[in-house]
Amino acid sequence: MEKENIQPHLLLNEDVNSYLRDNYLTSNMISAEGDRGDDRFEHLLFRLGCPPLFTTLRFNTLIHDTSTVIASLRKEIEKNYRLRGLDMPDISLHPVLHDTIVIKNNGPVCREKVKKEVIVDLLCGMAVLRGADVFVQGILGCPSGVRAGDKVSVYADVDGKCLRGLTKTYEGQKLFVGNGIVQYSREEIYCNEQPLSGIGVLMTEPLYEAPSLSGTCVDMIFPQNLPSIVCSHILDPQPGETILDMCAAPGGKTTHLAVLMKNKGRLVAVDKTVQKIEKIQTHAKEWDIHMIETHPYDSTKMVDNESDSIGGPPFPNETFDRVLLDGPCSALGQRPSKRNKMSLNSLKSYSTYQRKLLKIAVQLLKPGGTLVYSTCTFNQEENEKQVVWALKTFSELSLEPQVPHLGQIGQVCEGLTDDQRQKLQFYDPGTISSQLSVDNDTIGFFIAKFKKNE
Ligand SMILES: C[S@@+](CC[C@H](N)C(=O)[O-])C[C@H]1O[C@@H](n2cnc3c(N)ncnc32)[C@H](O)[C@@H]1O
Repeated sequence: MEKENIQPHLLLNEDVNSYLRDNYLTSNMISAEGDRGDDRFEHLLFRLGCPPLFTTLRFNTLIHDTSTVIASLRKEIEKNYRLRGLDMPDISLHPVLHDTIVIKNNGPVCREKVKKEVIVDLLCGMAVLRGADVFVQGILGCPSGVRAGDKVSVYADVDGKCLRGLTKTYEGQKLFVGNGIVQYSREEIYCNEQPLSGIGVLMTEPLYEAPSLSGTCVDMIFPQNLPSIVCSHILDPQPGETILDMCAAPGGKTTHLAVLMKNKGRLVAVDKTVQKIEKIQTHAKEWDIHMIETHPYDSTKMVDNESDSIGGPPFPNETFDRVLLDGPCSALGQRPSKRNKMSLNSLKSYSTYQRKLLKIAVQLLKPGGTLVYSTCTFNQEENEKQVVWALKTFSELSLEPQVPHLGQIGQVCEGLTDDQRQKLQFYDPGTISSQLSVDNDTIGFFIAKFKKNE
């Protein structure tokens, strides 16, 4: 295989691959031979390696109306696409989500590679596939003699072995992500006394044409994957209620909850560290949201019946009307994703941790309250199997139907009835559809909505 032309499939450790493959075939009720199960799993890995063909942006409905947002966005995207010589994409309001703008992307576009190559780290390469330009700090390898204005082919370093400053052709596995124009000479990139910042390669011929929105209209829009937007709507927080977001950073869902609450009520956002909390605060400030009460705290230790419900954590039982648990997960649904080095032990460790958090969530919920549990993975241990466990462990919980329900129903799982599966929402990154749409070409995501019966 030509190294620079490797397929976009997600690469996993071998034992993780076979573990997930077996689970995926079981939950899709397909056998490796009869129903071409291996092809289905390969297709899933292929889709995970490619970016979704739609960009979704949530906007601040408290301050801006749809037409103003679309007009401002169109102007910015026009400017950006003209600079890069690309044709304007379709920009529209999502037909169901009144706070979501959809941009139709284009790709993969056939590009002729050039001789001069720039190597970027994998994270940067994945961002380029979703529309970003290359920031100068992300440049690892760059041939000698490169000057500002040169056209280069950009590759993501899949092996993670490229050293910063490499001049030779990189011999490790690399993935082509498009062509662009270098903004600085090699000397300026590596030898400047003051480290440079800003765009290092303007992606004029990206493999996937998508808007580069970093720093654009930050007071108005927030780029967010569609299932994450749906997730906050499912919690359906009401103005005046007391809401807990247990694992809130960087705060994409928290700010959405605040908007849905019309900035009225009590919204408590918790995450582990001060640095993480600062990210929520920055985003809230950009959107002029003042109601979010942030706390750096370990949510697994958040119940204490001796404390009062007015101050910060810990809180007594039955403090909150609604709780969102969008906690740590294996994140295997993220797209695009090219290399995941997670070990099998670490993959298996998530469900125990999630159960600890689920237990706290149930305790903190008032009778009659609503709990939404979500993950961005397709791993059943963290999804449907957690629902089966929760229903068995907490007799006071029952599943609630979800509105809107734009994804698929829950996967087949021992212990779940068909009726219960209908109430779950699963965004399957391996979906096979004759027509990819903004609702099915998404990251992998799972949502369960519970009610705590009185
Ligand atoms: C999937 S991310 C949350 C994303 C967030 N809900 C959003 O929409 O922007 C999971 C978060 O859980 C946090 N986390 C993990 N363990 C935690 C704990 N014990 N207490 C509080 N937060 C925790 C992580 O720091 C991470 O920020």
